[in-house]
Amino acid sequence: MKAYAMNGAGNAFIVIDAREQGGRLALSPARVAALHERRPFDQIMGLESHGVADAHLRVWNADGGEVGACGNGTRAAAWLMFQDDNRSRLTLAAQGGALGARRLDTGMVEVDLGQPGLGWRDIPLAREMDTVRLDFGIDLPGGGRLEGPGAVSMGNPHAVFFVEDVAALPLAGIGPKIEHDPLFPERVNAGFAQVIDRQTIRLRVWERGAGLTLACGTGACAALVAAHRRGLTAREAVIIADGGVLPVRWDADGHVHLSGPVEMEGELDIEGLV
Ligand SMILES: N[C@@H](CCC[C@H](N)C(=O)O)C(=O)O
Repeated sequence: MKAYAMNGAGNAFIVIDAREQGGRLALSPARVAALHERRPFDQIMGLESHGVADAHLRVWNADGGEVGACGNGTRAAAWLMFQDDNRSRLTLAAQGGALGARRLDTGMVEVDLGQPGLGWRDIPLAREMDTVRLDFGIDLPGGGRLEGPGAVSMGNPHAVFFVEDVAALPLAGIGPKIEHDPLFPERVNAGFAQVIDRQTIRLRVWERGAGLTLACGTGACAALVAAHRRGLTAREAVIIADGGVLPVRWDADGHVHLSGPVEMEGELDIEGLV
């Protein structure tokens, strides 16, 4: 079994390629913690070989929880698969369904993350609410309040607040409170989006199970979808994260496409840990 340290716009991953072993990876929270001690990461991406797709894709957060989706990790895993495959398209089976990946001429990989879930049960929320603008807010430590985030499921739950100045927010203070609010029974990824113009969003995300990360792919998609639903942006924009720039497109057929940089940092020795 091979493992690699990779990142997608600074979003840090261990990608475990277990395709040759067959079967399913058994990663208990204790094993995830041991891997994190060996090499810190935001998510582990597991590539397995079973079923009909080119690979089966699984995602674990740094806190050990297995979750439904990871946009940047999907790009990183697909990038790895493209290294020994001449094709320009692959299909990955993830918890939420099949995801298409396409190798671009620029060397980047674009993934099709499917259609966003926009109903309150899709997020999920604890009670019925308009997901364009949730009836929910959070007090800021120094005074003031953030209110009315948009909610989007990209195979995982996101609440996106639109703010004036994303750099000024105390995310380590408010992120965990939003993540664990009872309105979100499966917890939530909290995004803070500053719309620069109709094609540009500056975004920071407090990720469920990983905390503040340098970039979040599904968060970038959720921010674009939430912004477009409010008439703030076009259907296509670049999302500027702390670790890099992520182009996102919400096509007329409802599918959301994410691309951006991927970096291979090197192979990892995980002997005895998995
Ligand atoms: N880094 C991610 C999202 C990873 C999962 C998320 N923290 C969750 O719990 O849903 C991305 O690039 O999408």
